[in-house]
Amino acid sequence: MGIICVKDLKKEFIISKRKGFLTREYKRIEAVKGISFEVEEGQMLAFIGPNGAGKSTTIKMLTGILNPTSGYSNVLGLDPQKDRKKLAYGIGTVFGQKSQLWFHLPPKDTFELLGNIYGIEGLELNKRVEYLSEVLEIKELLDIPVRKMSLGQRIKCEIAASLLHRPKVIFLDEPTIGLDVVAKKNLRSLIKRINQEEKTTIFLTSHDIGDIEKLCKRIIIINLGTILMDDSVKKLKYKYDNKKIISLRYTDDIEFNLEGAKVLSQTTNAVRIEVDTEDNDIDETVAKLFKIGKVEDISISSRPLEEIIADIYSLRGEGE
Ligand SMILES: Nc1ncnc2c1ncn2[C@@H]1O[C@H](COP(=O)(O)OP(=O)(O)OP(=O)(O)O)[C@@H](O)[C@H]1O
Repeated sequence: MGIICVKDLKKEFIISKRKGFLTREYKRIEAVKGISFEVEEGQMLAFIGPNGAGKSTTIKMLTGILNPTSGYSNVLGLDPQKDRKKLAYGIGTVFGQKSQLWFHLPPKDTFELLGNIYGIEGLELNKRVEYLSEVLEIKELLDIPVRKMSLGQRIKCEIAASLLHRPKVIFLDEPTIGLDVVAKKNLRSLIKRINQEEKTTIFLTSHDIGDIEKLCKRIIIINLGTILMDDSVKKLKYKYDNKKIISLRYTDDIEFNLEGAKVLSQTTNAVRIEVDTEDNDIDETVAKLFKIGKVEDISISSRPLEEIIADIYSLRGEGE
């Protein structure tokens, strides 16, 4: 059995709205419609979907914050609702937009406080803080009040706080939101290092495709409370990336006309086309392109993962 196990998990919300003076109208929202999946220990999983897909609701059920309407879930061999307190010792959470650090205190003080809560004290706590501050590069931040930190610095301290008690699973919700390109890159490699060194299972939600591409081998895509896809990132690209973009520059002006090619942009001697490789053999297409004129430069690229995922989102919960 996996470290996280979910079967037919469902969550409905009933919301009530005042309709008339004395009457109310009730509406049922099926936020999560019976999803199933398993996560193995040490895996880095991207759990993604558009706004309102059901990601937070799922995470809240897995961390024991919300009770499911029906279905089964098990994290670290525990029932998240019945064993919520016990589970807190085995998991960590980082919500990019929320803070678990005391705003006016330096992280060192929060770490001490959390150490007390988790029963890690003295030498053991010092050792742990030392290791995490080395890995997360926050040594020089330990004595600075959180309110004086940049977002990137704060997030690194948040991650350190969530890892203090050596959790087996960490839920990262939008960890790189609002960070600049360099801070994002840096944070991703730190997360990777933690996963490799401590075998921490990483359950990541992010709207940033870079997070997914750089960190995760597996991806679960959810929309309208239903899992649209659960596959490896590699397979996802292979299965859905049947369109190639070819850019060509010819030495002389050309008369461009090629069956099966969708022209994206064109000048007198250059053209950018999209070719569906399901209907057109890529080698044959390239051979035909070389017959049109003398080629000075050619590049063939795949569609970005971002576009592939947007296409899958547009399946709108109708299944694969
Ligand atoms: N407490 C609640 N009461 C009523 N409806 C809710 C509640 N929480 C979530 N929902 C609804 O459930 C659906 C799923 O919401 P959820 O927050 O899980 O989405 P999400 O995938 O996390 O979205 P986002 O990317 O915007 O955070 C939405 O339609 C949302 O409006």
